[in-house]
Amino acid sequence: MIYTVTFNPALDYLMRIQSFVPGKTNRADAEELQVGGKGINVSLVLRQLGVESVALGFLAGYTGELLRQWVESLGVQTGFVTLPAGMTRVNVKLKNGVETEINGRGPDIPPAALEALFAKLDGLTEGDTLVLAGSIPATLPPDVYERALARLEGKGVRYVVDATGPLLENVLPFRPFLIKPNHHELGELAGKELDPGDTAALVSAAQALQKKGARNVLVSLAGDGALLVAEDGQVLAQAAAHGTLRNSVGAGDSMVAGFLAGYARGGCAEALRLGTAAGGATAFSPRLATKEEIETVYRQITETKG
Ligand SMILES: Nc1ncnc2c1ncn2[C@@H]1O[C@H](COP(=O)(O)OP(=O)(O)O)[C@@H](O)[C@H]1O
Ligand SMILES: O=P(O)(O)OC[C@H]1O[C@](O)(COP(=O)(O)O)[C@@H](O)[C@@H]1O
Repeated sequence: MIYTVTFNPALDYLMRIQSFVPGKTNRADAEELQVGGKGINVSLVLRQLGVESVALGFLAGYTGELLRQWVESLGVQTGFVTLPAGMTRVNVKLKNGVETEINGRGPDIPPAALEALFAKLDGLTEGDTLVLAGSIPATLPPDVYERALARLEGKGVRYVVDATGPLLENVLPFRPFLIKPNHHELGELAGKELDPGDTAALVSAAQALQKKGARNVLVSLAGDGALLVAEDGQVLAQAAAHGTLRNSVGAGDSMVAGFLAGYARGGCAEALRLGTAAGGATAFSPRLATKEEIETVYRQITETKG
């Protein structure tokens, strides 16, 4: 079974506005509330791809309850820990030609709630996959990802980590099966800006993360596609799918879901192809991609490859 953990879930509030002027009263042309949070998005896209998972993490208040019901209504099993106070955050995604995100801080997580989540993770067994994705609320200890993985050491659980900065770097010694930095995040870890067109520099930065323990490093490059530096040393490049960008929120999470589903059915090359199709399909859709949207983009990629 795949378990996704979102330490700081969110509802995403998308506002489309033609011209945005800071310091003035602005009026949106359209708005929409969507389910969000990185691990939750992975679970939702896995579901579209016919792969079961359980979404775990923390929820609080009315927004948390709405999120739980929404995720379950979309067919994903959940095992969230309910917090005693506060509310699940609402992240604002502003679209006025460019995409601006304001992600909330998230509720306080008391030690007992963290222990309750860890107790759920203790139930994972050999062959299970654990996906840790997204930021952590400010009240959690910064080593919470490492603590989660340390508890599972020796159990034969596969780890996937989609996070940034030290949160990601510090889990590398646990030999995660997959990490998916985008080129900005990879550059942050490499200590220099990386150009999405500079394949040699991207590969060498990804290999440096492998030396620190990562097994497969999937570098996402938004409209420039993706690079996979695989566990066996292969380097695979994949051009992005062609389409009109409508909303790239969740493209990275969709790619992680596509990678996992693709890997199970055909190893690295298939993982990269289905990951790219799922990421692209979400970028071309106003919300997370559906099964049909992913299949359409997947066929386009396969045909291009001949
Ligand atoms: N504008 C786009 N056109 C085509 N594919 C895209 C586009 N944006 C994202 N994707 C696909 O989704 C994947 C993940 O997107 P990216 O923006 O790199 O991730 P993140 O959301 O984590 O920053 C990309 O590697 C690509 O395959
Ligand atoms: O946990 P973080 O890093 O604040 O990110 C949360 C945000 O990431 C998302 O999961 C989207 O992530 P990606 O665009 O990277 O796939 C949103 O749904 C959510 O608002």
